[in-house]
Amino acid sequence: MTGLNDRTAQTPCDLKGKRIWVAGHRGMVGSAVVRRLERESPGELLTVGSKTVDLRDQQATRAWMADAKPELVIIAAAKVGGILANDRYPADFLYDNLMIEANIIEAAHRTGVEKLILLGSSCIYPKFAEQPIQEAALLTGSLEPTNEWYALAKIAGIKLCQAYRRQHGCDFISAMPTNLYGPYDNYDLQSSHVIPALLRKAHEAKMAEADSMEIWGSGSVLREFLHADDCADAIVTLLKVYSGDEHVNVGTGEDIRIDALAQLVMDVVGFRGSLRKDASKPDGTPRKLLDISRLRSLGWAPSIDLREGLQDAYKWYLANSVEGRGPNDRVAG
Ligand SMILES: NC(=O)C1=CN([C@@H]2O[C@H](COP(=O)(O)OP(=O)(O)OC[C@H]3O[C@@H](n4cnc5c(N)ncnc54)[C@H](OP(=O)(O)O)[C@@H]3O)[C@@H](O)[C@H]2O)C=CC1
Ligand SMILES: C[C@H]1O[C@H](OP(=O)(O)OP(=O)(O)OC[C@H]2O[C@@H](n3cnc4c(=O)[nH]c(N)nc43)[C@H](O)[C@@H]2O)[C@@H](O)[C@@H](O)C1=O
Repeated sequence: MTGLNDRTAQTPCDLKGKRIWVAGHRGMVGSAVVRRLERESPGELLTVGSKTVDLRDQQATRAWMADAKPELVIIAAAKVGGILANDRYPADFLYDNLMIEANIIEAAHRTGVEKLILLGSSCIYPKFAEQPIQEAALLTGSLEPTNEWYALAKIAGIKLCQAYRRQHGCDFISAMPTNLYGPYDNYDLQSSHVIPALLRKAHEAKMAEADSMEIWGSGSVLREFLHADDCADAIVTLLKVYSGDEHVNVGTGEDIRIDALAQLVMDVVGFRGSLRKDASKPDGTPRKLLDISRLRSLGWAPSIDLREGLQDAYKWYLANSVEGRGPNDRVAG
């Protein structure tokens, strides 16, 4: 059993033959984890849609887990959105995420789940954390106001995993991914993150032979981006080799200015226009580059570079968008 203070404890966990539940399997990260797990020849990959089990419903979640009896759980189910959605729907981002994680973690304890991994997010670190951000920076400063609601829910989830490890000896761990992108991302322009938004806007500007496309904010803030397939690989690595009470950062260790990202997206899409900036939209935190040395010490490294990843995401968008509208447009809130 890993001690509470053993922060880099490594307890090997063999995924072969196991009953593994990917909560949120239809989402960008969940679908990437399903694709990655298929290489591990699990016993059974368990999935259930939100229309069948609303994970905010404690009884429905408990009943499903008691019946399904997963041995391993990846929590990739959450209320997720970009900076504007987080700012506009604080109650949804705080309540939904608190309920989903609390219901799954408690039910996992009740049903004797062997190992569980929760996903935090780099945006839950303090707004002005020292860069690159180390895991120990969590809770050392004030949060970014645009997503403090989501951040508080995610911090509570990480603390829940630590509490169940401390009180019940549960092997529940947490990963802290940076900004992610890839297939099955959300392309709704009001609720999405920056990469799907820019891919869609550049594509639509190209189709319309427009002179320019718009980005939000100043474009001078920096963000780190990891492809969902790399994130899924890191999640599987942590499930296999890590059993510590502290979360582990998951990123690339490199970041880019948003205006430079926009130029890269325009190049990938083949849109030759100029950039307009909507200064009325929020920039959010100035920078949130993760220190991934702990994850690297566990033998993991990112493999998909940003240009290659953007080409992959754009290819998926083209194959899945209808009449120029983004696929799986989700109305926020
Ligand atoms: N996207 C990013 O940049 C980052 C994401 N993360 C984390 O990764 C995880 C997955 O994010 P991502 O894949 O981008 O999100 P998506 O929105 O793509 O997927 C979220 C999934 O959660 C499911 N879900 C949401 N609410 C409920 C509910 N009430 N009951 C059951 N299922 C529900 C959705 O189901 P349905 O499809 O039926 O709606 C969907 O499958 C989250 O924990 C997020 O915090 C961390 C860092 C960055
Ligand atoms: C992923 C993580 O981090 C999220 O925060 P964020 O990184 O600030 O999210 P974002 O991707 O929406 O914006 C990144 C930057 O990009 C700029 N920006 C330009 N033009 C568009 C644009 O068209 N859309 C969006 N969304 N942003 C744009 C935007 O103004 C901002 O400066 C949390 O909400 C939370 O979801 C979380 O978990």
